[in-house]
Amino acid sequence: MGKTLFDKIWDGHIVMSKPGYPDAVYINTHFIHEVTSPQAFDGLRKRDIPVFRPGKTRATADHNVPTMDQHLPIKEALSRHQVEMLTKNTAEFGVELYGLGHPYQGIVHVIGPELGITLPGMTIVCGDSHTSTHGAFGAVAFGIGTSEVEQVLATQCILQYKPKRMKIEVNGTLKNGVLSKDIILYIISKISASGATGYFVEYAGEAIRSLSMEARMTICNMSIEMGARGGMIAPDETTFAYIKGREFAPQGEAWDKALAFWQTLYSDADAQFDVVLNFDAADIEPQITYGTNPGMGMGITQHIPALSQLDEKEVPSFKKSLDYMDLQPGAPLLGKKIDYVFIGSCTNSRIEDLRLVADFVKGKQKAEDVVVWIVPGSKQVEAQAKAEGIDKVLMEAGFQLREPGCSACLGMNEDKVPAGMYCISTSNRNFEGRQGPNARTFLASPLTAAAAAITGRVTDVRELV
Ligand SMILES: CC(C)[C@H](C(=O)O)[C@@H](O)C(=O)O
Ligand code: SF4
Repeated sequence: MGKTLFDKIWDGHIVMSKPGYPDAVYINTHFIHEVTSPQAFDGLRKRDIPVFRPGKTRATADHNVPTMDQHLPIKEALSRHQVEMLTKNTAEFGVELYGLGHPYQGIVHVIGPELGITLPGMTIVCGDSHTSTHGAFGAVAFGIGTSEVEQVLATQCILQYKPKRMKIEVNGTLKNGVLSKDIILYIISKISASGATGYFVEYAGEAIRSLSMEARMTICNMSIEMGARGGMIAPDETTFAYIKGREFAPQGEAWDKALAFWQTLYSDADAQFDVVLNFDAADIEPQITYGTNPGMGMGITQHIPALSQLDEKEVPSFKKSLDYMDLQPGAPLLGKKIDYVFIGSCTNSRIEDLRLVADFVKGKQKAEDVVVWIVPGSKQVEAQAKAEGIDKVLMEAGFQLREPGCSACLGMNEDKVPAGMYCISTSNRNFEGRQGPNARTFLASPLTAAAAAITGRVTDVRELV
């Protein structure tokens, strides 16, 4: 019987396997950031052991960094401390750091791919749930906890039970104004925020194949928001073309060898998945969430479910969620006034996202009472945006182009949405308090967010293009 892509990679990395026990899996690349690494380094220090293979770990500062005046000391004491710890720990243990001021600094899930560190066939971990992003390259990539970060630093391996396999096929052609963000929000709204719990997902089908690498990353990024351990897409010509020539990508003979291996990375025709789901791209319209988990989403022209449409047992949490959002069951969202727009995060802060937004807003003006934050995912994205004149287009529209970091994706730095305000956000989580205490989040695509920036309201972008 054939093998799934996931099994090919996982099995190829097993160092030890014993029935009833987790597998010991070799890790090719380990990313770390300031939030989940301090205790791991402390652990090593206590045990008086070094990092086993320091060259296999890369560090960046992203969660706690301000996105204005990055050349100045960090104002928030806790954030400053976290970033200083990362600097100290990486220096002491010999790990490469892309800290503030470094031309490679940025959100961990943006920099790995853009530097050619993330490659097909790899096992990749990071103490961060959205590590699933790297699966877009046909890698087995997943988030781990702080004690596991210590385990990987110490051994370059991790103990893990093998997850089950799910395939999600999206066939057909996407409609105008519908982006990969809409595909993944749609899937999560259909299967719920826990619909893939316990599974590792492979996305397939012609609608997925037709996507650029950056659009594929958006999909894999949000796998975790339906409970999946990770998400992946088999590498193809699009993948290889994206990687070629990047800073740390293999070159010359090493490239040819790598390519020959990468071309074997697909699920065999007779491979068995534990679950297979099918969707039609033509059914997907621009999406928006109305609640406080990413599964509470709908097409932008639809209405929030009425209580009568729900299972009785869902009603209490649904009501709590809508209370938090100050929204009514059964109401539409189109036309709803918004206060903030955040275009950024490891889901949608890459150069293609910024290009799309700039193309759309060129010659338009943001609504007067809306604050618009555009936060590039990395220094390289920022530099590219400037080289292409995107910065000017955005500033002329009244948008703020800030410096790279996680920013308003989560309230761990200075960028917070004020209490009670509505923010339409291209990030991946709309949990209570996620963007700041009592802030209210609508998740959407960069185009839908840009449309709202112009009108000041939840808008169907298809009416403006
Ligand atoms: C802070 C970090 C551990 C966390 C994660 O694991 O995802 C963050 O990146 C997030 O998006 O909530
Ligand atoms: S951008 Fe948001 S989701 Fe991504 S790593 Fe940072 S905090 Fe997590």
